[in-house]
Amino acid sequence: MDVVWMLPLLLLFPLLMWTSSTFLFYFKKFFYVAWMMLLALLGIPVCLLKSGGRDVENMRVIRAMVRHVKYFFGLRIEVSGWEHLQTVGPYVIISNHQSSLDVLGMMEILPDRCTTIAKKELVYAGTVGLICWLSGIVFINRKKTSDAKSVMADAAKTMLDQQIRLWVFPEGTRNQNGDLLPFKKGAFHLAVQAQVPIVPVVFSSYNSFYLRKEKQFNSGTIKLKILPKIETKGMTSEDVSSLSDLSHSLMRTAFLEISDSVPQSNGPLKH
Ligand SMILES: CCCCCC/C=C\CCCCCCCCCC(=O)SCCNC(=O)CCNC(=O)[C@H](O)C(C)(C)COP(=O)(O)OP(=O)(O)OC[C@H]1O[C@@H](n2cnc3c(N)ncnc32)[C@H](O)[C@@H]1OP(=O)(O)O
Ligand SMILES: CCCCCCCC/C=C\CCCCCCCC(=O)OC[C@@H](O)COP(=O)(O)O
Repeated sequence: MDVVWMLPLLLLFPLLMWTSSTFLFYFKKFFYVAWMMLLALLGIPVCLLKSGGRDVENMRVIRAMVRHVKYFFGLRIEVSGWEHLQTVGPYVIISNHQSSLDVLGMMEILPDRCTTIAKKELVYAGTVGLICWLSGIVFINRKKTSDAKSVMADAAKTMLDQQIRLWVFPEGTRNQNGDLLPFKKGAFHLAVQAQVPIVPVVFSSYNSFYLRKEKQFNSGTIKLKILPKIETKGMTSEDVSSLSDLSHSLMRTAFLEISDSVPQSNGPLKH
């Protein structure tokens, strides 16, 4: 073929490759949301038949229905530290939060009678919002700290009255900067108010397979490390800051240990 014709083809090829991986990124994200919406639609009547309304037991339905989703995306989830979840009674799980994909890891290890704290906007997310409400998810308004605090104080009582475990994302928002954000205090006040242990859980960095800015979503491995529980018996609100600092430092060490050293999106945060 004439070299003049080869040139545009050679230029077109990387463009096609780029668009195809970008296309795949959007397609996979769209499929993820659509599939979760559909699963939730199917799960809602199951929840209603099982428990007749809002009940933490409905989390079992979500857990069972979400487990296969990782296979669509070629994701392996490797869990270590199972023994640290074998604690009787209520506790607070804290974990880092990178993306809505965290739900896949959560559902691999979610203990019985465990629900979560989420931003109130999630309740409006169609069928997903409804199934979250049915599963006892506690919604907080992050813009109104005083409201969020009183909802969490109520949650501390409910945890004890109904023997419920709560999963909180202490970074308070999604974060994929290759490090942990500083922690908000809610999870630690909650654990101290209820006098229950904290079980830290760390998700390895998704930057090796999922890059939001670069529009990359490949297959890969998520390592989930469950750390030993931290007791809060006898602690008061005075101890919350040091409890938060200790948890942050333990989780950050584990995060760096289990995450592949790959080029980071924005570079690690300095603390
Ligand atoms: C069938 C198939 C279905 C398919 C679909 C399935 C779908 C889903 C399945 C379920 C899974 C759902 C997963 C959902 C994930 C959603 C995750 C999120 O939404 S993350 C965002 C929401 N979560 C959080 O924000 C929690 C963490 N935030 C906090 O803890 C914050 O502290 C706060 C929101 C309570 C307050 O915010 P802010 O004011 O910015 O925070 P601080 O700086 O920490 O606090 C200011 C001062 O207030 C004190 N404080 C904080 N909390 C309390 C408290 N509870 N009691 C008393 N005092 C409190 C704090 O100490 C600070 O004071 P200081 O003097 O500076 O110490
Ligand atoms: C306004 C609607 C809220 C968005 C939800 C979109 C629809 C989601 C549908 C299917 C996805 C599967 C389950 C996802 C559940 C997890 C939701 C989530 O991860 O919310 C983000 C929140 O933790 C932090 O939000 P910001 O990073 O502060 O923003």
